[in-house]
Amino acid sequence: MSVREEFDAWAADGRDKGMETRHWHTAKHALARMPVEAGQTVLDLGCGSGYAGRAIRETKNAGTVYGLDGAPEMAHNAASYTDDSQVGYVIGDFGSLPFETNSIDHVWTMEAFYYAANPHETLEEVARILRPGGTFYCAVNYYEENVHSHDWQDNISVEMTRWSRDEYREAFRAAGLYVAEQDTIPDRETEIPDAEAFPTDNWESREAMVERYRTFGTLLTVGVAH
Ligand SMILES: C[S@@+](CC[C@H](N)C(=O)[O-])C[C@H]1O[C@@H](n2cnc3c(N)ncnc32)[C@H](O)[C@@H]1O
Repeated sequence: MSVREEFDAWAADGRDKGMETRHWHTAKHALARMPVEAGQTVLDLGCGSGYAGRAIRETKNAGTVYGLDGAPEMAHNAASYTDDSQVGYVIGDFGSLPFETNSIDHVWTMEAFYYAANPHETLEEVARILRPGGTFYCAVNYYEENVHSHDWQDNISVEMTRWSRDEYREAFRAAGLYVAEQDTIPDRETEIPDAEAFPTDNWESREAMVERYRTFGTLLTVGVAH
């Protein structure tokens, strides 16, 4: 199944909003760190419901915010959640970003980058469109050290790339981005039941669930264009 087919189906049954709710737990902390200045242009790659771009526009007074998504239904839903003329949604693929070289101040992506058919090519595209000094904030829950994410590929038809922390840094550098920061952001909001509730449908033990959310959380890698 293509990105379009897979994620159009997600958008049609409301999973864009479900993801927004879950991802916001850690995304908001990463978004708050982005050095976006008033008037700057920001791109959200794989925007889903588009919540991140709208938050950047509202909290940092960004000039123009674009959300790009390969699933037209996602972009359509995202557009329906705002009437801000400075926020626009674009249908496109991570392999070829429809933006001019040196035209974007900051790029954000949450739980989307690893769906790229060729993540190295996507990083080169990000490095191309960013202005020198521009940043790439790349947040993922699916990564090698997060052993609790390893079986996610079984439930989705789009091929996913599972890199380690080191592999993210190496790939950023190979694409011409400095690595300014790498960190894991714990999810302190997902509710974890008391021990007697385990095993649950999704978790063998309370320890595993605590590790997934409170210890591993979201891997954030920050690149800077030069
Ligand atoms: C798991 S969702 C995350 C959405 C949103 N960033 C969030 O935090 O809720 C991944 C999104 O990336 C988009 N996507 C996946 N692969 C893509 C590709 N190759 N090109 C463009 N968009 C893609 C999907 O359509 C989907 O909306």
